[in-house]
Amino acid sequence: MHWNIMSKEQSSSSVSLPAIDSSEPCPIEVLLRTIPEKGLQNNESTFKINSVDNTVLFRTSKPLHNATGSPHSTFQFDKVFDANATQKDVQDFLVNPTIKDILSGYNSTILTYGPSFSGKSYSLLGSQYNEGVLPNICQVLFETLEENEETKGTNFCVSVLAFEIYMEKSYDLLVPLPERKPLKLHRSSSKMDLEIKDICPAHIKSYEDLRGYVQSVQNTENRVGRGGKAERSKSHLVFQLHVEQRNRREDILKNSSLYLIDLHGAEKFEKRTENTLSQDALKKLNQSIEALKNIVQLLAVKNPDSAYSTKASHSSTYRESQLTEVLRDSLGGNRKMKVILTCFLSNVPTTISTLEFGDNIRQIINKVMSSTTGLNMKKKMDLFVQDMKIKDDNYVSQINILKSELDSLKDLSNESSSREDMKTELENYEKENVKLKLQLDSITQLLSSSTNENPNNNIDDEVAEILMKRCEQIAQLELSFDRQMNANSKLRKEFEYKKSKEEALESMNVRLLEQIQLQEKEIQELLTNNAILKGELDTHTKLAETRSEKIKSLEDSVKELTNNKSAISSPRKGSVSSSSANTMSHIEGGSELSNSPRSANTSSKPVGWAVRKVSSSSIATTGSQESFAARPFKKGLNLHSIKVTPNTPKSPDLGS
Ligand SMILES: Nc1ncnc2c1ncn2[C@@H]1O[C@H](COP(=O)(O)OP(=O)(O)OP(=O)(O)O)[C@@H](O)[C@H]1O
Repeated sequence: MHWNIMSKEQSSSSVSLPAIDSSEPCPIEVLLRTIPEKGLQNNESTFKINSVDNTVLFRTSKPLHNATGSPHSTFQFDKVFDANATQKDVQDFLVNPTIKDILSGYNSTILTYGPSFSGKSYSLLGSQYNEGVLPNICQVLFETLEENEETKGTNFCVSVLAFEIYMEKSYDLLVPLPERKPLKLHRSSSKMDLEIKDICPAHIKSYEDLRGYVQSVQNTENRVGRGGKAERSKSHLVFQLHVEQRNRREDILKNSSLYLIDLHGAEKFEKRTENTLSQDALKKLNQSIEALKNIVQLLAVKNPDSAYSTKASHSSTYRESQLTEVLRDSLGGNRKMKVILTCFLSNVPTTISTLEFGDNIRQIINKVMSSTTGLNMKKKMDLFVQDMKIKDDNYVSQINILKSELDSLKDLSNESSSREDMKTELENYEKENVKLKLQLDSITQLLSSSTNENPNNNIDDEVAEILMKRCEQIAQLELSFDRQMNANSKLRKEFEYKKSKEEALESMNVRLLEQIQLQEKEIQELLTNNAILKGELDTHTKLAETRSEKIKSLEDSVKELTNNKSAISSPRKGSVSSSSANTMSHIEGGSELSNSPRSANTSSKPVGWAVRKVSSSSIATTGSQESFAARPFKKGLNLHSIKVTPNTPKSPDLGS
């Protein structure tokens, strides 16, 4: 299975909009957080944190020279938190703006950077009692999406994937540790989308689901590159949320994704501290942070446009490590990017290096674009059917799970029938036991009586032996009986529990089947509606065709009449063209008709109608002395009839 990191679904369900560059410049934002330290002394090299104007002042007797050689002592960031800052302070700065971006269809990234043990994971993932940015974002995002579904009718679809980059290999964190195999990362040159082969995205149905996945990435034991508490982490964690929002009322589809990336420590892995690792392993471990620093250095230019335009030329640098491949569109691409820098102020070299990285990355300006597109009718329908299919698949998989549970329960009940056999066997043993006990009692009585009768009488050795054996048998039988009884009661309990579970599962199965039937009905209704709509569309198309034919014939007759008109108007003044003379004589005839005895039969009608094709320019009434001047022709006018006014005197001209 392929998972397209950017927007796999976007391409299949959106209506492509005209290709206009609506991207906007968006500088990378940097937040600095310092870890609380006991007994931090002010000495000649001290950092002064100013949380009001968000600066860090580095005071030193010797001027500081950064990589470019210029003295640098004040660092400005978008937000600077001192060691007293709480998790909530950090979340207030990051969570809501990030959620707003996701809901508006922007892709975003939150990245941690700093030396080992400086609080990167604490800030992003949190600790047992102090929730970090990642779980907080997940919770607020889900709540907001659910609220928008209720109030605005925006349906949503969330999926999650999580992987770890360890020694230049990526591993899916959502599959069990023993089954994990390295993933293949691939970024096609034509598209910016990152494809990860064989990764397993989880489709989230509820916040509970999402919380389960968050907990699995918080669990350090679930990581290949994460050692014990005192050991520095050796892998980068990448958690991705993909959110699709569809609003059928507003015809809007938005696709956005959020990366939450927790890097391992930024300082170099060295043989001195990591003596169990080979040189090759150390090289691989250092590769990603070095590549990250290189690309940031290349893109960090003061000119806002040049970072983006030169991006293409840095392609090979992005390919230097899997981390920079993942971060390709976060560094100079279409992603809003926020960086959490963490440091210990007591460690001057690592703090300076972290501050310089923050200063560089803050100069990169990304070009971001919201992925909002429209939905047409067909796409809406497709999405609906797609939704239904997903639901259907879920139901089918649930049914399969239930079926397999049912099968295992059936097996168990078959097993229990063999236990029934054992039970009867036990009962037989019990009976035999009772018999033996009775025998024993009688023998003991016999013994005691014989002893009483003659104390000097020695018991026959054979009888004694038999008795001893019987006693042993009885003791063994009693022991095995007790054991079997215990096992039996345990099995009975287990059987009852399984039986009740089976009943619950069966009733759940029935409910699920009912739900599926309902969904199927809905799909059926939708399909019939669709067919009706199609039928209506065909009728309308036919009607339109007939109308256009009619228009064409009208236009033809209009053309004919225009020709007639030009034939009328071309003769010299006073003369009448043959067609107009015909017309007039015809009309005259009409008027005569109205005066004739036959017309007297119809004289109840005040007006006589002579039906014929004629243009308005050739209309003449018998009452007029002269023919009317030609009026301009109006397209679409119904001129199939001429009104003839009865009892009007004949025009002498027309008569001649
Ligand atoms: N601001 C803070 N307040 C209280 N404790 C903190 C703070 N930041 C970090 N810690 C604690 O410091 C320890 C190290 O922090 P954390 O594991 O987050 O470091 P890290 O930078 O992620 O290390 P690594 O690079 O090895 O992953 C943890 O026990 C954590 O709970």
